[in-house]
Amino acid sequence: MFITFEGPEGAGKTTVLQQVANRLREEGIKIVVTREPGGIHISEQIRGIILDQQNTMMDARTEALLYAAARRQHLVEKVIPALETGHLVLCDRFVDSSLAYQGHARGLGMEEIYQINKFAIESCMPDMTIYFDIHPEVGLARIRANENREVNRLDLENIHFHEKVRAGYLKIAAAEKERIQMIDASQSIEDVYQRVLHIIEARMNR
Ligand SMILES: Nc1ncnc2c1ncn2[C@@H]1O[C@H](COP(=O)(O)OP(=O)(O)OP(=O)(O)O)[C@@H](O)[C@H]1O
Ligand SMILES: Cc1cn([C@H]2C[C@H](O)[C@@H](COP(=O)(O)O)O2)c(=O)[nH]c1=O
Repeated sequence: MFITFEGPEGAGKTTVLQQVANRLREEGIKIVVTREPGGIHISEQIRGIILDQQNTMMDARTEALLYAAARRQHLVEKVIPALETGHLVLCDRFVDSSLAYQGHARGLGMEEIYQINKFAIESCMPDMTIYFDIHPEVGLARIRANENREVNRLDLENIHFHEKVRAGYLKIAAAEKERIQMIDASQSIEDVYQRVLHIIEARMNR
């Protein structure tokens, strides 16, 4: 199974993904944990370019294409081989991030972004997506409070951009109720973790 974790900045995806992975590993499940953009050498290099704070001149379409290129390489080099060898793949962000950030918040159009990503992913969509819903000001405050987190180029966008990101996610979640499970990410880490674990275990036992 291919499960993706999505949401605005500071929603808690990375923290909870690690906790869930540790727990499922203890149960003997073969797991690959990965992230976008990144997860493998080429895509981590592309990540460096996209998120470099100094790249202030980056065009929105260039940004969208770089995310799609990183996604393609990560998919063929890591995600698909892991799925073919029976692993559960837990991925921090995937194509919904491009729809919400580049499609909706940057204003490039969700359908347009879906079309370039269709070329990148062919038909490989997640079996399930956990969407961590959070007000952007809460998520951004969490990030600011975390001294260990490197601030990237997207973090520096203004609050209106991040509000549009959330609005984009809510549109996708409303349109894809079967695939996307929405959770209230403003709860405590423990409550969010328990909820996500329950959703994933229920899906695996289906
Ligand atoms: N439910 C929560 N309540 C309070 N703090 C939280 C919660 N979840 C995560 N945090 C804290 O918020 C910060 C961001 O969490 P995390 O890196 O998991 O978010 P993220 O969704 O992966 O963010 P990003 O996509 O911006 O990297 C961390 O310092 C983490 O400890
Ligand atoms: C995959 C993807 C990501 N983004 C944005 C979202 C974040 O601002 C960064 C990634 O940083 P994180 O700490 O790993 O969350 O990139 C995007 O705009 N479009 C995408 O497709």
